[in-house]
Amino acid sequence: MASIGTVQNAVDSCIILRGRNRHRPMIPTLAYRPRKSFDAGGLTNCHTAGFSRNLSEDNTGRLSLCCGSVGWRSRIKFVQATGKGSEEAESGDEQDDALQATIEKSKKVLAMQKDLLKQIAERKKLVSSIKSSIIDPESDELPYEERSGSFSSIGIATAEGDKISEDLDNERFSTSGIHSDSAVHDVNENTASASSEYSFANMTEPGKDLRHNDKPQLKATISESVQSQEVPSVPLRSAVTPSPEPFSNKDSYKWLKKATETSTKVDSDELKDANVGTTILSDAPSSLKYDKSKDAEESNLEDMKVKVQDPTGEDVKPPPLAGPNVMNIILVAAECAPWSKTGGLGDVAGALPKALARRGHRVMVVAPRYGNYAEPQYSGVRKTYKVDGQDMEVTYFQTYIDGVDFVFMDSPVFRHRENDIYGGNRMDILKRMVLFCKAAVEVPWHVPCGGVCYGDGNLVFIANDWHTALLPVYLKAYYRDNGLMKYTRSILVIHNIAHQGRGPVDDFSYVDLPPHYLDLFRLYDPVGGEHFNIFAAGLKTADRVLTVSRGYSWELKTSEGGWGLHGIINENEWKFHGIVNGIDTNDWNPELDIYLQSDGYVNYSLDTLQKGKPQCKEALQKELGLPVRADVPLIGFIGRLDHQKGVDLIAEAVPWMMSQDVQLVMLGTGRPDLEQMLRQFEGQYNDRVRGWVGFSVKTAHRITAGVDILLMPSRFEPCGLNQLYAMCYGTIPVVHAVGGLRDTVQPFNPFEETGLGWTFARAETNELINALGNCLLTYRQYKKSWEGLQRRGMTQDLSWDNAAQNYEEELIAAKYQW
Ligand SMILES: Nc1ncnc2c1ncn2[C@@H]1O[C@H](COP(=O)(O)OP(=O)(O)O[C@H]2O[C@H](CO)[C@@H](O)[C@H](O)[C@H]2O)[C@@H](O)[C@H]1O
Repeated sequence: MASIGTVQNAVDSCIILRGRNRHRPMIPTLAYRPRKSFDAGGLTNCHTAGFSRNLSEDNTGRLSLCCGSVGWRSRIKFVQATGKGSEEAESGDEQDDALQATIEKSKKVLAMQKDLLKQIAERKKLVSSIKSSIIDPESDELPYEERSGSFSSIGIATAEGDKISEDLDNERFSTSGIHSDSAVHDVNENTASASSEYSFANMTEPGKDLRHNDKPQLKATISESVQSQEVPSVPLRSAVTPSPEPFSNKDSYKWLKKATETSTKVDSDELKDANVGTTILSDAPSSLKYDKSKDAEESNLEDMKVKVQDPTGEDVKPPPLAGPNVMNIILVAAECAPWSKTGGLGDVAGALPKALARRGHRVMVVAPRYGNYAEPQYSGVRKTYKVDGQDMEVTYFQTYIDGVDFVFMDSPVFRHRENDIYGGNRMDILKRMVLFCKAAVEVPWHVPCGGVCYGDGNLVFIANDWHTALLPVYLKAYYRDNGLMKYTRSILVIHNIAHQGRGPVDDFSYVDLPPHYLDLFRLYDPVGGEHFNIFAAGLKTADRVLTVSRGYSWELKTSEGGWGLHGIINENEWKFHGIVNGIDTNDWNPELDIYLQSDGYVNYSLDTLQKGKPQCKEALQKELGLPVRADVPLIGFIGRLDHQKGVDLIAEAVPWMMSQDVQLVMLGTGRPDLEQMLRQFEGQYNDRVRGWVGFSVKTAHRITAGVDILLMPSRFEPCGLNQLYAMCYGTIPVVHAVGGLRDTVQPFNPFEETGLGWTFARAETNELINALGNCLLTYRQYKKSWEGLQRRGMTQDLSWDNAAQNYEEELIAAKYQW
């Protein structure tokens, strides 16, 4: 549908003009003006986020994403080409009308397109279920679902798969569809000089596989880009064939290849002639052949065939959900599940990137390599960085899973730290993080993923917590201040402000920065006095700052919640927002949970909740050696044993709990005194309490499934993931209404039968007891209400997909911010 790209540009341009006529005198000013000034002028809602939101409410979600889609250069060009400042402002109203009509028209087209995508999604589900129902059990082929994953993974795989097949066919890569159109447009419009360097056709000869890519050529491309500082707008992985070589782990590559092959057929056939069902099935392996004698199914297919007809009558390839705003994203974190995890940060680093990739972005995660991980393979890249005057070598390992490039940085300072990620003395940790951040900021230049480095085109880093807060600072000091990586942006996410990377001011000498950077780090507060604060420097330097819930974003601005950084956060409020975390709905899903497939545990869904969950409860009681009783309320706690999590409040409530005929299981590690306390409770109330001191992902999953109630009396909780996991498993949370807990657990209202759990206003033992008392009463006496709570919890959409869309808005805002 070649017209979409054009219409989209018109829409975009039109929106810009309208925005300008109403709010700003000149577009170039819009593009270059710092975000802060907009906000100070009260115009935040008119631009970036404002446009997006307004349009979204207008049922033009896709349109809203397109608003910022055309590079700022083309915006400027548009203005230059279509009018000269004030003249155009005079005829603005007339143009408004004409352009408004164009918007309306394009909205319709986009709505049709959206509808089409929905139909295709339904179609894929149907085909998938038919195939799985007729799969040959003898075949060693993977089941269809296993190969293609969820619909979203089909989407991702398909984009890659198309290119694999094209490459194998020795055909010249030709972009098609909306995404490609806009990508090409971006190249032409925005990167005239760089376009030849970044278009696939020029990077490889026709038919030449990128896995044999000529390294000098690539190097030249990169260095030219550094010199020219042009923005290559085409996301490279989406424009090139991924090389299988990084996947020398045969299984994952085999899986990916199977997925891409299968889904390639699905997608291309669907979109070529809408003759979906027949084509897919005739191309499918014989084990997947559809039995045409099944009349009902056939008529279904016929139905669907009609439905997926392209409303515009043109060939359409679904665009990425991100539209033309597809970016190169590198999330950098000190931990990443499942390889390394001490808490929620690991979960986020493992899951958010996949959701961003599902939206069509090219996404990489960079994390230290603490152990000998199975999947990532040595990339052959070695680099040396100076830390505290010493040369330190790093090498990189990588793998590609679920659309994401996972890059692990290996160095003796990280090795064998998997059980002690943040261990060692202050200087050890500081040096590790200096090395990590210095090297991570250069990963897009040095580590080819799928054969091609990310480079700095449309690049944004997402740093997380103080451990990687040096990254935005290095990006600025080493590169942007020197005219390099000018268009690269950084976002810093606050998962927990309590840890800031504090030290004496002298620590500045270790971070290897120009002297004038000291002011960014220097902080005075009544508790720490004058000190060196890494989080402070990151917050000031990052282009955007996010935190993991709205409630916490509010708390961070207060002296109680900001832990000394509230002043800086308030000063930077214009670039600061809260986005509630999602959860990985593959890992944390009672229907799929791999830890519920043995030892008496079972997978269950909403439909089988009343049978499956009691079975898991029984299995948990057996596994822990507690009396097996279906009627006794089983209460759980999972988390770090520290002041934040309010474990001491539970401890104070234990005597009362023991008078209530309940069972209690607590899993955690942390402060030795609290670990000791867990052991002590188990000894004291051996028939009712289990205190599991240790870190066990399997046990965490089983507790989440087996208990009836989950306690989270956290003193502060930026988001909290356990309450989200609990709700997905039909487990009712009892939480202190703070931060993300308040955002995500609406209190139960017995009169209206609404809400998701019990909350209490102050982190005090009597409040916890009161809330838990009401919860127990409902559990025992109001079964219907209890089931309602479970049902509402389980039917929420807590996936990362919503959050990823919000992240995307921030990435785009950062991209256009100076
Ligand atoms: N002993 C143990 N064994 C096995 N698994 C264990 C465990 N102890 C904890 N976990 C797991 O670690 C994760 C903890 O997640 P949280 O969001 O509660 O924690 P955390 O405070 O670390 O994270 C910070 O970052 C996250 C992510 O942004 C925010 O949600 C949160 O509020 C903020 O404090 C969960 O997956 C939990 O199951």
